[in-house]
Amino acid sequence: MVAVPDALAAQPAVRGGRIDIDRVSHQFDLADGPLQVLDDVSLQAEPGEFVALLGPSGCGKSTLLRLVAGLEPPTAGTLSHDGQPITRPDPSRIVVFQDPTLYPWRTVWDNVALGLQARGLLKTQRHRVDDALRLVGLNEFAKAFPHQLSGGMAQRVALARALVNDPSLLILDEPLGKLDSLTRITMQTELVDLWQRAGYTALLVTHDVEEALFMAQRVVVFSGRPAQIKAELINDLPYPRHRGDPRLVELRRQALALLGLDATW
Ligand SMILES: Nc1ncnc2c1ncn2[C@@H]1O[C@H](COP(=O)(O)OP(=O)(O)OP(=O)(O)O)[C@@H](O)[C@H]1O
Repeated sequence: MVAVPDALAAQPAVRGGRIDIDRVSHQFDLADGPLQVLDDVSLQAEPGEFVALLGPSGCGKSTLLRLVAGLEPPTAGTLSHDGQPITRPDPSRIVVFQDPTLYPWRTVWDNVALGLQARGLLKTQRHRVDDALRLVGLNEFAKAFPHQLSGGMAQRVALARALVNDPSLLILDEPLGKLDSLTRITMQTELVDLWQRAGYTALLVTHDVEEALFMAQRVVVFSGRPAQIKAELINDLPYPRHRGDPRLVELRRQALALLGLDATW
């Protein structure tokens, strides 16, 4: 588990944003006609909640995250963040993707500092970069360059680069997808720990059923494209969770059944 600076650990438990997705549909206009991707999706995330989205490959999960991030507008329906319509990207809503996309010519510290620098806050708030690096356990690598990091470390830098903005919504699009299974398991625990301490609302897309159930309080299962919500699984198991917990095993069976798979293997 990563060490958390006292100042961050002392922050109030919940300061996450509320997300409202109301009757959202989306289509892409391709050369050979429209491609309907989302169909009448309504979903809320409460302040500080951890929600995971599961669904068949290509159903539209990442598209939904892009709409929540404000990277593009929906074809129909509305999205809001703390009651304000989402119309553009905002530093209060940060996306962490599968690929950390660090600038290779910048040190770890300089990569994490990017968001503050872009907003003209770096001169007065340099300590936030140090705090974010401590939060992900990489303060000793501040002067390293991306090529000197392992995949897991690079993804921790991407997380620090997100957390330095103090987001009220963290959007996680398969953030652990490229990591080896041992690093992935470690980072699942670390991500839950970070979320609990920082208090942001988390929206996670993952292909990994166990990961969704281990981390999230609610797992939303989508149909194939165009994605509609099939069901929501509530996971009120307390943290820290134990991977062998029979209740997790039962939730996994339910999730797999909703995805059209059985759990006999
Ligand atoms: N910018 C775009 N232009 C056209 N089509 C797109 C665009 N972005 C996504 N699509 C298409 O929309 C569909 C949904 O893509 P999306 O990435 O949202 O699915 P996903 O559920 O996240 O998939 P996966 O689980 O495989 O990552 C796919 O058929 C994809 O090809």
